Amino acid sequence: MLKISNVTRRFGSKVAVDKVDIVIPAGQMVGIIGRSGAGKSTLLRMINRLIDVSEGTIAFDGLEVSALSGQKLRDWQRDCAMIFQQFNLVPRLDVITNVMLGRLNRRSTIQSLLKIFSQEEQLLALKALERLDIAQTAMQRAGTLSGGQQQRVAIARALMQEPKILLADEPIASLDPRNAQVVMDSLRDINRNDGITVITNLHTLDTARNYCERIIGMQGGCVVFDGSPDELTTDVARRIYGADGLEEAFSEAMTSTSLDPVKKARRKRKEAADVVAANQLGAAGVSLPN
Ligand SMILES: Nc1ncnc2c1ncn2[C@@H]1O[C@H](COP(=O)(O)OP(=O)(O)OP(=O)(O)O)[C@@H](O)[C@H]1O
Repeated sequence: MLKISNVTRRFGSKVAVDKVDIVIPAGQMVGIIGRSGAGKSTLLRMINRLIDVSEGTIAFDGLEVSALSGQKLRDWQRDCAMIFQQFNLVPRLDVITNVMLGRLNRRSTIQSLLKIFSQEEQLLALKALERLDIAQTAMQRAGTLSGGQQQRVAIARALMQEPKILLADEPIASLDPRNAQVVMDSLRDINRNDGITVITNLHTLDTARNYCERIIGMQGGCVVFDGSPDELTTDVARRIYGADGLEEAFSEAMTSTSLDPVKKARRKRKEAADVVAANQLGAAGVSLPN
């Protein structure tokens, strides 16, 4: 069980997340929705400790993760895998090596630096790729794959961590509708078949409705809705997105490339932060050049 208690995050005078209280039981598939800037990414980043909380606590099965440091923090980041909008693979490395990088948190620094993987790890990586139906790409350079395939590789890499919880920060925002569906199907399959808790930020409402048993709506850093897809009426959607945001909320065609210039600028800053975050997480302190 993940327990987020009275959590606030400030950036200077800006309150990005404001006194959030949520309990997520093991095995739930949760969608977090809201307009750009609502605080969704900040919340996910605090859960896996890419950033610290300003106030409040986050606990997982009784362990206060918001207070961890050193090896215990790295252990938590292994148990709490994260995937990003921009996939964050190492493009010049082949797919199977990218997937095996998901084991870095379980290895010594020397093994990691030399990228020496056991036969067992190679088999595990192949199994993960098979499961995501992309085993045929194992020897290709990751940078040559389509966006949808790259996101599936990123999910396979997350599975190599054998996580207890999987966070996904707008995993389909850069994908076309067909690939978006394949990626969301994969997340649902992992949730249902492996019992892994999945918490995903989503831009569009219908995707959240179709895939998530519980939807959390954020607005201005606060949770303004927490309920089932059935309870998410148009009135509630208006509260989350504002009257002028409803079209964006319902548009499945909306991707980061169709956002207005201000949102695009924010997105760019976020993508840069994602790359840093992925190195921080995946490599457990071992930075991998692209
Ligand atoms: N590193 C940072 N420094 C300063 N302000 C930040 C930082 N990260 C986020 N913010 C601000 O905090 C607020 C919440 O941002 P956040 O990225 O969590 O929103 P979001 O709901 O994930 O938006 P999006 O859908 O665009 O990703 C925004 O006003 C954002 O500009």
